[in-house]
Amino acid sequence: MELFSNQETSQNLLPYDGEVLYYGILLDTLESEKFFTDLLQKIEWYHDKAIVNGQEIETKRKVAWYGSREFSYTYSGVTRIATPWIEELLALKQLIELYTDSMYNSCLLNLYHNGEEGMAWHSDGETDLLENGSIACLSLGATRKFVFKHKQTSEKREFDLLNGSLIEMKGVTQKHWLHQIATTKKILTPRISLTFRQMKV
Ligand SMILES: O=C(O)CCC(=O)C(=O)O
Ligand SMILES: [Fe+2]
Repeated sequence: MELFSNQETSQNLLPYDGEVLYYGILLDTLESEKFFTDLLQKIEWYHDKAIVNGQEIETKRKVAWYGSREFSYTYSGVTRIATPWIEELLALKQLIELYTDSMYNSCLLNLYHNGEEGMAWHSDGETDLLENGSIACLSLGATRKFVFKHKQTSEKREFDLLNGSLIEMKGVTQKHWLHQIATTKKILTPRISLTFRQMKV
């Protein structure tokens, strides 16, 4: 692991109305693989629920919710209570805090089994999150496309989320931009994302 702050080399990937900073690759292939395998085994994964055309469905993607306190997180009418940190998540949290120079008290993890599982357009403006706070997203496994779309202009920006890389969304990004993980039939291997968040306390 590279234990120094990389902030000078991060760049804003958005043209206006927010900041999405790309920090590059923090973990080498071996480290990423080790974390991927450990997290796959140790995390308490479950299928998320979503409302599609008025019907409640279970997403194929799995999620998990961890935190420093028993934060509750309500999504589509289902409330989850954060599970206490495990060693691997604490190690990654510490590393990411060094890079982004922000502190996180919770993490929503996503497990996409293959390219056919994605995440629809949304922004993470939940009322329980610190306003204009930071969300830091570490990627493990298959490369997936992260797409941003401006809510007024519909302008798009697209980035590859590489194995072991870190991206941060902050400032007014969630107010002005939607984001999605695009689906594709071309990717047959899994990806885990760790989205470290700042809940209001
Ligand atoms: O999987 C990702 O990289 C991002 C997922 C996301 O947007 C979210 O968890 O809110
Ligand atoms: Fe998101």
